[in-house]
Amino acid sequence: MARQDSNTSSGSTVINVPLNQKRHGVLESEPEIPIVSYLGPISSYTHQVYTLVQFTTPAWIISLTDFDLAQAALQCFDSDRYDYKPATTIPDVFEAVQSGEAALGVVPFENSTNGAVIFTLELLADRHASFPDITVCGEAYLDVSHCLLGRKARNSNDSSELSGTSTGTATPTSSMPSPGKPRTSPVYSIQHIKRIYTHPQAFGQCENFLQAYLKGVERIDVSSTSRAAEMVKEDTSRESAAIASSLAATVHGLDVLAQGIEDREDNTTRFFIIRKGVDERAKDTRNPTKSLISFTVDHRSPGALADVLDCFRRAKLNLTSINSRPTKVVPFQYIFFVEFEGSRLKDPDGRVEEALSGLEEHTQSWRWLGSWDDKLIKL
Ligand SMILES: O=C(O)C(=O)C[C@]1(C(=O)O)C=C[C@@H](O)C=C1
Repeated sequence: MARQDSNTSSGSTVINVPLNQKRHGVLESEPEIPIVSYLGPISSYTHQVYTLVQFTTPAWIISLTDFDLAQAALQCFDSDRYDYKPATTIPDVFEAVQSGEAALGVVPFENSTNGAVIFTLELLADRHASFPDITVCGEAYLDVSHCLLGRKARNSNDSSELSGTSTGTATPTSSMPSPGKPRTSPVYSIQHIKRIYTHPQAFGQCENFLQAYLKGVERIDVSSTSRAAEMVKEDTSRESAAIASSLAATVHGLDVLAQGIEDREDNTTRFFIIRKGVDERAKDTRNPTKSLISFTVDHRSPGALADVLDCFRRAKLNLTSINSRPTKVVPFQYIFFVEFEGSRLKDPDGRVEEALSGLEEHTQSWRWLGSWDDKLIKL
């Protein structure tokens, strides 16, 4: 018999959004402002999600490839409705929400080019029950266009300085026999760049450019793209570069050495909005919905995973993503994540409940991680 984690029983636990942040120097009677925690510092992609979304816009499909729009993102900061607080890491966002310090958190979940954000999956796996009350209550899709930010080489003014730079053709190697073609070339010479900082997800989204123009250059993982820009700003040697947004270039006063360096033009990151407990208002939604569960199965039992998936097939619920992370209890055994169309909070024909009740029989343990409005525009 499966064990269902405490916060998920019947899905009806309601914990009100904590409103624990007072406006500066105001009277006790004035309304308190909820905090939104995001992966900072300012100008990370996560920051750009909430500045444009503001948790009120109906269509959370937004594009920040346009420089002016990115600029506008900072200005449309709805400081009357929310206080925004940058966190250093994705675990810090989860901790802020679980502790009640923040009412909402914004975390990256997956990227269309580079796949799942394992840092977020690790936290959703919640092996030590550190985040028992966290649920996903929303999603947002953001077009992500990366730049190479740094300082121009001394005496470098324009692309005429590019002589001697690589031609943009990556050399085939045994590990990469047919390297992809970069979509863009540098605007300025980048021969002086000796190290590149960024978030590991961003490295994975720019492989073709890096292979073609910065092969063999040291890569240093940092907690966010905006932190990378901050570090490059602090380095006076001019030898460091960051992969980050054009907004980060403006915020940190860096040169855009190359832009649009992502492998695919349709590079998109999906973010989750997380909260503590359940948002009662989700029961009134009229929109298409999605839900996420995690579970473990008996790995010695043939077909155990297929049996779980069959619960969704029988209930005629379409699956939208499947991920896994190691259990870290027994090597090569996994915690699975299944995302499907439908809401546990608004389930008029009982299909979600039907599928979830099947989990009792076919899993060792499972947890409902939330239901929210589906924001993907289906083509
Ligand atoms: O580093 C940032 O700016 C983030 O917001 C994180 C993050 C991610 O983890 O996916 C978000 C969007 C991009 O895909 C690259 C990095």
